Amino acid sequence: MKILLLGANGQLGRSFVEDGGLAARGKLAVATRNGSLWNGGRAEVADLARPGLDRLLGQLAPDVIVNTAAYTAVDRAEQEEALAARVNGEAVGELGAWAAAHGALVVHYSTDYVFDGSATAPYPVDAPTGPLGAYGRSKLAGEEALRASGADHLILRTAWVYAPHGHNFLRTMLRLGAEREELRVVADQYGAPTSTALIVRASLALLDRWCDADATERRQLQGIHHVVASGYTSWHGFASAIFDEAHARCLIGRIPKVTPITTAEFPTPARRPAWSVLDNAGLRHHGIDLPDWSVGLRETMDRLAG
Ligand SMILES: NC(=O)C1=CN([C@@H]2O[C@H](COP(=O)(O)OP(=O)(O)OC[C@H]3O[C@@H](n4cnc5c(N)ncnc54)[C@H](OP(=O)(O)O)[C@@H]3O)[C@@H](O)[C@H]2O)C=CC1
Ligand SMILES: Cc1cn([C@H]2C[C@H](O)[C@@H](COP(=O)(O)OP(=O)(O)O[C@H]3O[C@@H](C)C(=O)[C@@H](O)[C@H]3O)O2)c(=O)[nH]c1=O
Repeated sequence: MKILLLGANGQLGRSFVEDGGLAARGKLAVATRNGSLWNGGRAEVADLARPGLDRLLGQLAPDVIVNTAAYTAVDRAEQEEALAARVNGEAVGELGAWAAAHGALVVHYSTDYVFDGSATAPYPVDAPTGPLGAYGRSKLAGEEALRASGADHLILRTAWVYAPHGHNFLRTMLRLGAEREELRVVADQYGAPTSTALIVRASLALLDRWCDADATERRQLQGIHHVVASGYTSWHGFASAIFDEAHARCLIGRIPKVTPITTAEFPTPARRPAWSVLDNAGLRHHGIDLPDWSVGLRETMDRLAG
């Protein structure tokens, strides 16, 4: 099996490379926007903002495309919606078109921000979408383009993603906590912080199910899955837990004051959903049980401490 991983320098892409599970399952090619890897290694060049993806796909002829590349700057997307739409929407349609023509599977990631956040119970996979901002609209366009392409696909919606590396809320909190006595963090947006380690494990398990499945089973697997940790908290709850866990491992000398505030007290260019909790129960039917969000946080803190 030939596998192409797109976006290998991102949080999730890097976790896939470090995990080694894709390379263990086939001949792995990794691609980044500029052809270099965070560790100094070389990669294929795949810039999703530009045309020409077909040429690379034709050269590599992957059986599986794992697309972790995305425009993820939620606030900046409000000013750069065309670019976000190109990378997260149109380019995903192009991947799908190539995959449909060549019998390849596309494993693609999407987000809780496709929902408007007005629900009060976890969103099932078929709940009506209604993105509040440009990033969410662009990710929804990617989901729709991939589904319309006719390619075999797994769309894995996740949320509040963090890792020991990369750009994420956990690392932002640790940086700001070292600089300030007090942090003010919104306590009225709820979601499930999800580690890249969890997403990698669940993705590989789904890929294994796909490879072992017959045509009927593949029809049941195909579509949208919610790959998020179980349980939920607010950004304030997540920040408080980050500092507690970091302090318990002596990663920080003191715990800053973490003051709960409302969304209105922390104005941002993009509106974010108040309720971002995704129902992940469907994955249990495929033998995949996702642990509470606090488990992933402790694992990640252990890695940072190690
Ligand atoms: N981060 C989160 O909280 C969440 C993420 N998701 C989704 O999960 C997936 C993985 O996200 P995550 O790893 O966190 O994202 P990151 O922002 O960490 O990584 C995204 C990667 O995509 C690359 N990229 C951006 N633009 C292009 C482009 N034009 N061509 C090629 N590559 C590009 C970036 O490249 P470069 O390194 O050069 O900038 C970066 O390496 C995405 O689909 C995202 O939408 C879903 C829910 C939550
Ligand atoms: C830095 C900071 C943020 N916040 C708030 C702002 C916002 O409501 C919330 C999270 O802020 P961030 O900008 O870090 O996170 P954000 O970029 O909104 O994170 C999102 O990224 C995209 C890619 C996704 O797909 C989503 O699932 C989600 O993870 O925390 C505070 O309240 N205080 C602070 O000091």
